[in-house]
Amino acid sequence: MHSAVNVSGLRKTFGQGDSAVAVLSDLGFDLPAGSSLALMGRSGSGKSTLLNILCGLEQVDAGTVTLFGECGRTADWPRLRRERIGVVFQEANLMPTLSLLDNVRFRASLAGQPETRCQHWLEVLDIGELGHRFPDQVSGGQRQRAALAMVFAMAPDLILADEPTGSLDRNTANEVADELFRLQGDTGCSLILATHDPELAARCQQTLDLGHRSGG
Ligand SMILES: Nc1ncnc2c1ncn2[C@@H]1O[C@H](COP(=O)(O)OP(=O)(O)OP(=O)(O)O)[C@@H](O)[C@H]1O
Repeated sequence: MHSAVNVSGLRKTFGQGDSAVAVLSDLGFDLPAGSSLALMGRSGSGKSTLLNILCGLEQVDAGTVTLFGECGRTADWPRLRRERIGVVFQEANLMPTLSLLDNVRFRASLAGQPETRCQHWLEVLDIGELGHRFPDQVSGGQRQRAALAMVFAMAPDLILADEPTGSLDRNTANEVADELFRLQGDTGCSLILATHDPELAARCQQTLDLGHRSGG
């Protein structure tokens, strides 16, 4: 099976001299296309930093990052972020001035995907009747479902999720996680998920504990 993500010898330090913080050192892993990886580790171990590197928002000091066979040094990161990499954060990153349906349409159109399927994604995520509402008119769980609808409407090859259920109560978090893993399986995209929650991590096929690594 080919790789969605391959990372080798990755090193990342913030700051210089006495104030330098070595966050990631000699990090390597391979994520086969269609599979899932949980990033774990204590606060400050570099989970968000690694996700930022994997969507081209942070430079590395050494090592290689390869996404879908494209070398990170020469990759067209804006195009990858627009069309192939979907990102989900702890708080749903919806535009407050657009309805839920228009948020999904906007994300789909950026990725060149048909807007006609957007209502379908809201329905799949069980918020089909809320498309006309604005983000501040729905619950946190419903906003996070809308964030998932946005990501799946772009038909991504890779989803990067940073504590995607971290702001939700346990029941709602479980429901949103169920949707995320169900749709990831159905669509065959790859998933890298940063979490402090061992139950959520256990649902991924691989786990990488950054907190148990030297330099991490
Ligand atoms: N732009 C930056 N400049 C300097 N230091 C940074 C920067 N971004 C992150 N750091 C530091 O790098 C380390 C890793 O941060 P990161 O946010 O990746 O951790 P994390 O594992 O995601 O933490 P959490 O679980 O709390 O979200 C921390 O010590 C943080 O203070």
